[in-house]
Amino acid sequence: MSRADEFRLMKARGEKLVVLTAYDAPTARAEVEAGVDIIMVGDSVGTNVLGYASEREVTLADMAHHIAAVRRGAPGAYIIGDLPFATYETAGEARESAARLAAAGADCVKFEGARPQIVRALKDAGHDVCCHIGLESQHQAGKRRQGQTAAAAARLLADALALDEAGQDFIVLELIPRELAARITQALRASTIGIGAGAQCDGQVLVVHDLAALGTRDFKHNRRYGEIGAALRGAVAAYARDVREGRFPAEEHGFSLAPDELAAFEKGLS
Ligand SMILES: Nc1nc(=O)c2c([nH]1)NC[C@@H]1CN(c3ccc(C(=O)N[C@@H](CCC(=O)O)C(=O)O)cc3)CN21
Ligand SMILES: CC(C)C(=O)C(=O)O
Ligand SMILES: [Mg+2]
Repeated sequence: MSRADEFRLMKARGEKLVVLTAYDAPTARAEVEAGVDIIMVGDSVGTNVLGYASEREVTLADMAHHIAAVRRGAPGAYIIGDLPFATYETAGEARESAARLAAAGADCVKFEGARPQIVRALKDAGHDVCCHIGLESQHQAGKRRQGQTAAAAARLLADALALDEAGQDFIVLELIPRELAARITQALRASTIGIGAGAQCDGQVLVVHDLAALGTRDFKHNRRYGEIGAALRGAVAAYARDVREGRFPAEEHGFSLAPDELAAFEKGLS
């Protein structure tokens, strides 16, 4: 049974999929140790780690670099990697881009938008595929709620069904009404992974910087489970104080020259 089959079985049993982003080896290791089912290396690495103004600046090289780091930190994890903006414009380009992410260590590739023909091309090339509809950061400048009218909701349901028909393994539902996400989850063979899409999805995903409060802002869809940003600032401030006041380093952080070597050394200098 493939890993994707195992996750499909979890959907059938009603077992939730716990998905979380990671961009580096130690974070990936901690997530595996804490029992995360799937690690997502999102193009959100751009705004959350690399200091870019937008997800659109993220390159395939960036993604490969961070996927490889996560793979080194979590050798056995199931990793979903984002295809960056404008790297899946044609079936051929999508296959080439996916091959790069798979070579870096991704088990599954994700892309944004209702493009069933891209799903087919990637499935034919042997990739597990995760789609992503609703709020698409790569394609929508304004970050706002999606599927808020009956017509928009019907459109997103139709998109999800077409992607399912094409063979997707997972689909991220971002910032859509809970009733629509529930309906899509019921209708699909693929597992739905929600973010700001209610509790009825097959799984949930968050950005690790958000749940640990290491980022710069709060989101309505997030819950803060830790205060890592505050802890980091506190630790750095204490270090700075200790260095300035001569309290760090202490004896135990260094070592001495042996007495005879010290004597010879000082004699040699005189
Ligand atoms: N740190 C981080 N967290 C994320 O959840 C995330 C990223 N980055 N980058 C990629 C996408 C973009 N996402 C976003 C970005 C902005 C909002 C946002 O502005 N939300 C509003 C509420 C919008 C509404 O309800 O209409 C908010 O106030 O939180 C939501 C999801 C989710 N993803
Ligand atoms: C928010 C998730 C789904 C994502 O696409 C990312 O982290 O880039
Ligand atoms: Mg993304």
